[in-house]
Amino acid sequence: MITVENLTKRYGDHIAVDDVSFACKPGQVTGFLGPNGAGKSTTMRIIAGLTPASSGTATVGGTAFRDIPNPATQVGVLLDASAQHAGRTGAEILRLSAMTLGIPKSRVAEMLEMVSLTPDEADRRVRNYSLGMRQRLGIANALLGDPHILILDEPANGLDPAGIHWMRTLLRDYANRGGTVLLSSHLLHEIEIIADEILVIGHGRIVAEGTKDELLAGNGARVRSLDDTALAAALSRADIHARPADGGGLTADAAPEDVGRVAAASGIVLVELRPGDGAQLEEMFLQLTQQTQREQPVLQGAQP
Ligand SMILES: Nc1ncnc2c1ncn2[C@@H]1O[C@H](COP(=O)(O)OP(=O)(O)OP(=O)(O)O)[C@@H](O)[C@H]1O
Repeated sequence: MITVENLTKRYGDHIAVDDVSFACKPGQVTGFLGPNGAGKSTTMRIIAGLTPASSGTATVGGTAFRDIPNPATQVGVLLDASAQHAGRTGAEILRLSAMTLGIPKSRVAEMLEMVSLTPDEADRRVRNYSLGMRQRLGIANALLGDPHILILDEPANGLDPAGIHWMRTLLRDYANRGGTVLLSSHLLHEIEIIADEILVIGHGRIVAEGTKDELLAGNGARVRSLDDTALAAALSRADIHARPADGGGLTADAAPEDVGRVAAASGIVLVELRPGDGAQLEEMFLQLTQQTQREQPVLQGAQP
């Protein structure tokens, strides 16, 4: 469990994280979604004990990160995949981590296999890695101590669609075994593919949170019937705005249940009814964050 309560981080006059509270539960992948500069990395750095909070608390498994003995065996952290020593090979980096953690070296090969880095790739220097390979290595490093909590900042950055699918499977299995995952992204479709719970942050504040289904449910319905013209008219009489959807059918600004009721009352046969799709969630994400999506000056000289 990751618990964040009333967390605030100020850099001079600038508030990077503004009274943020949330909890990430075991068995769930929680996606932390927000535009650039929204405060995701700062929040994660505070959780991982790398940046002090101005006020509020963040605990991992009930304890502040800095107070966890041998934290890598409890919490796996990947904050910056590019920060790995460029002159070492992937395998060397993992062997060094294993030695530091007192973990058998056999675990290194297991982790390399888990993240699909071949022996040949593992023996290359990290400076020759693609960003996607660095992310895989970073995930292997985070998992090395067999932690039950994972904190990953933009882990899908640089992964191709097959890589994102691979990561989704890995994190899904991890969560299904009871693990807790917090991962960030500034791209909605990555979060949508991977996460069960979604936290949306903009200008340092949580602007929406809920399960993926809840956020979709609050976002209209996609409907197709045997007579969409009659359905659009019936919906309009019920004060529900509907418009033609890409690929046929209608997009209605109401919950699927309400759309279904109108159709039933009007005797219209539906052939498809479901929550609004990702394009609408994207609209919501843009709406929720547009007030906060503005250029913010970086304060020169400010230190964590
Ligand atoms: N050390 C620092 N000194 C001053 N300002 C900082 C510092 N670190 C972060 N900030 C500011 O805090 C705000 C939040 O930054 P943060 O890196 O947490 O955002 P983010 O959501 O992770 O963005 P991105 O998706 O671009 O990584 C930004 O305005 C950033 O400029």
